[in-house]
Amino acid sequence: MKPSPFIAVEGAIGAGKTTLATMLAKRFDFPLLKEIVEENPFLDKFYQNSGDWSFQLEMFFLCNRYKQLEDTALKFVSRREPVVSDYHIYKNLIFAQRTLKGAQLDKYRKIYHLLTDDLPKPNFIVFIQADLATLQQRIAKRGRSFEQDIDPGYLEQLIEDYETAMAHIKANEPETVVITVDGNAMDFVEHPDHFEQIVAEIKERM
Ligand SMILES: Nc1ncnc2c1ncn2[C@@H]1O[C@H](COP(=O)(O)OP(=O)(O)OP(=O)(O)O)[C@@H](O)[C@H]1O
Ligand SMILES: Nc1nc(=O)c2ncn([C@H]3C[C@H](O)[C@@H](CO)O3)c2[nH]1
Repeated sequence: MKPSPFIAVEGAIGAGKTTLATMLAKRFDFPLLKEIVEENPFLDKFYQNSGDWSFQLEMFFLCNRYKQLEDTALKFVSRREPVVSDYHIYKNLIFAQRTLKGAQLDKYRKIYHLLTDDLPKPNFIVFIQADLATLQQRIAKRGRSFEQDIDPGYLEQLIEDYETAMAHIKANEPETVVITVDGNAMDFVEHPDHFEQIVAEIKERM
């Protein structure tokens, strides 16, 4: 029997993960697991001074996602029920490897593996690939005040880090289906046919 779809939508900051995950959950009538951003007490501090706040921020994201995914495992995955999420747990490492260094990164990695190694992992990843200009336009369009001065260098590094991470997943997890969406050309918000192309590709691989 095929496993139930556990679909994670991924991509760099502002790529359109929450938007696409919400549309997919509605279209397939699957429950949606959504990251809560507004209640994060460290995010605006991190964007003002990343050096002082990165460890607290990464640990906060990790603990929240761990708890959310533990609940998801019990409620859906263990009951063979499908679910769509607007993140993959692996994103914690993608960001932490960029924002932490030395002993803090070593400690973080140990805690990450301790908390997440036995969590169920998505069997589908929809990866929205978008370039710097697209990310900047979307971040501006969404208008969260604390994100308006994000260093373009940081976004560029994350774009690269995501490419490396997806290549790593493809090479090491052949059972995970990775569907790459061209987020610059595919406007699934304005063009229903673009959205239908993504839906068709997921259905074909389900
Ligand atoms: N394909 C698209 N075409 C045009 N606008 C889009 C598209 N996808 C998302 N947007 C818009 O871009 C903004 C960012 O989208 P969204 O919040 O879904 O990104 P995200 O990847 O979840 O962001 P974050 O990394 O911060 O969690 C929103 O204003 C959304 O309406
Ligand atoms: N440093 C860091 N680590 C993470 O794990 C992480 N996940 C998301 N984000 C940032 C991107 C958006 O601004 C905002 C909403 O996604 O939060 C993160 N930042």
